[in-house]
Amino acid sequence: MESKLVIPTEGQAITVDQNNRLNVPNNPIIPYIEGDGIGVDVTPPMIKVIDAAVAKSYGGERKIHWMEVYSGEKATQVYGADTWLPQETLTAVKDYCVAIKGPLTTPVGGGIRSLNVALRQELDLYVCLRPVRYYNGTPSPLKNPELTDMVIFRENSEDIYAGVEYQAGTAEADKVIDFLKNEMGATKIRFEQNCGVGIKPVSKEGTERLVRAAIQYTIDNDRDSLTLVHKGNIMKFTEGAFKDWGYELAQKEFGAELLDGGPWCSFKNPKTGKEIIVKDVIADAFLQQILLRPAEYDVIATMNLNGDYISDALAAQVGGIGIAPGANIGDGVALFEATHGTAPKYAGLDKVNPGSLILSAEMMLRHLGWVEAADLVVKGMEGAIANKTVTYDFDRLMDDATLVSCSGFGDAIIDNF
Ligand SMILES: NC(=O)C1=CN([C@@H]2O[C@H](COP(=O)(O)OP(=O)(O)OC[C@H]3O[C@@H](n4cnc5c(N)ncnc54)[C@H](OP(=O)(O)O)[C@@H]3O)[C@@H](O)[C@H]2O)C=CC1
Ligand SMILES: O=C(O)CCC(=O)C(=O)O
Ligand SMILES: [Mg+2]
Repeated sequence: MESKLVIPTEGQAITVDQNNRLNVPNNPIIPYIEGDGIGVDVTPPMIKVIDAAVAKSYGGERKIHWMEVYSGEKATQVYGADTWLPQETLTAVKDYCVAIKGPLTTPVGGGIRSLNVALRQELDLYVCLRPVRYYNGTPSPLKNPELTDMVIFRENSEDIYAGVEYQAGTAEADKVIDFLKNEMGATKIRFEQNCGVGIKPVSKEGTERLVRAAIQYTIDNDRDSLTLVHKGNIMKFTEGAFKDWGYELAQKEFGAELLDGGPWCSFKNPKTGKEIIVKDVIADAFLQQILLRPAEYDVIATMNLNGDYISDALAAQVGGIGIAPGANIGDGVALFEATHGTAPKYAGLDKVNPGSLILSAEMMLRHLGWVEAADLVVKGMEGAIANKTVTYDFDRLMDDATLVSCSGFGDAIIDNF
């Protein structure tokens, strides 16, 4: 198939060395997917804010060369019906090592459950990293929202997201149920005649690479604790195993020692000497404790579905998914993305909060090592919120705010650099 990509002539590709360390030129080419629904609203202000932050920080010495790549509805327009995720998009993200995307709708039919999940799985982006912090002045349902300061490491490649699922009433579902009953001795499947079945693979290798990345982050960023969040009391061999493998890895690879006979353990941060606690909590208890005692949690490692629920819940505590950033990270490849979806009712209205994608791009700048530009984006965001110049989602919860559009909020961030 003929390529639909226009490669910027003045830019250069980011590369990685054999240890997956980035080599970032001053003029990197960064592929971006605009996204469906409100993607058309949030992506242009993201690019404008990031370009302005880079220009102001480096005075023309550094510049991002953006390259549009396609997925979702726009891909079907560019490549033809039914092409939701072209191979050259996957290849570009892999080849250029760092990319960013807007939200994508799950296509109806077409055999793909979720384009977002497909991108993560095809590129083996096994860490979904979602930091959650409070910006002063943001409306929140909590009395002390500033106590919520957590970083979620969500396993991004397995769990029920593997898509091994059979529809009720089909020959496949009946066959799996037959197998479970007759060969595996399962006796507790109720109403087996019309019963869908899903499989939840959770592996030692998948758990270890996620927990390893989370502990390394805890060390590198001088954080206090790592909490494994799971429902292992019920799903003993999947979520329970995640917890056990996580603790084992902390001991085996980071020298953690049991506290009071375990299972909690701790080790000294090799960079700062500070003690890092490794602990666990059952997911339902965690969801009430993040409201009641958020200060007790810091870096979180959890499985795919728990991580999805937890990231929206925590985002709500500090202002909502309108400003909740994220990144999908693998070995040598990173795809930054907003936490929210396509919010179709707001598409094209220049209304929603672009903060989530802008802060995802801020994470991207930090990933490139362009910390001065990243710091400027944070400063601009803090200033815009402190001045109460906000989009509808904050405006409806604030007194005396100045309501601005999606693009207007991007401009307000730049005004506050
Ligand atoms: N990573 C991705 O690309 C994701 C894609 N999706 C997909 O998006 C589609 C819609 O999903 P849905 O469940 O409605 O979730 P959405 O996140 O799209 O929207 C839910 C609600 O969240 C609020 N919201 C979302 N984005 C913003 C924003 N930028 N600024 C302010 N408020 C915002 C709005 O709340 P209010 O109505 O109160 O104003 C909106 O109605 C589905 O196809 C889903 O699969 C979903 C999640 C992630
Ligand atoms: O792909 C989807 O539709 C959902 C993804 C999602 O909810 C998330 O990434 O948090
Ligand atoms: Mg989600």
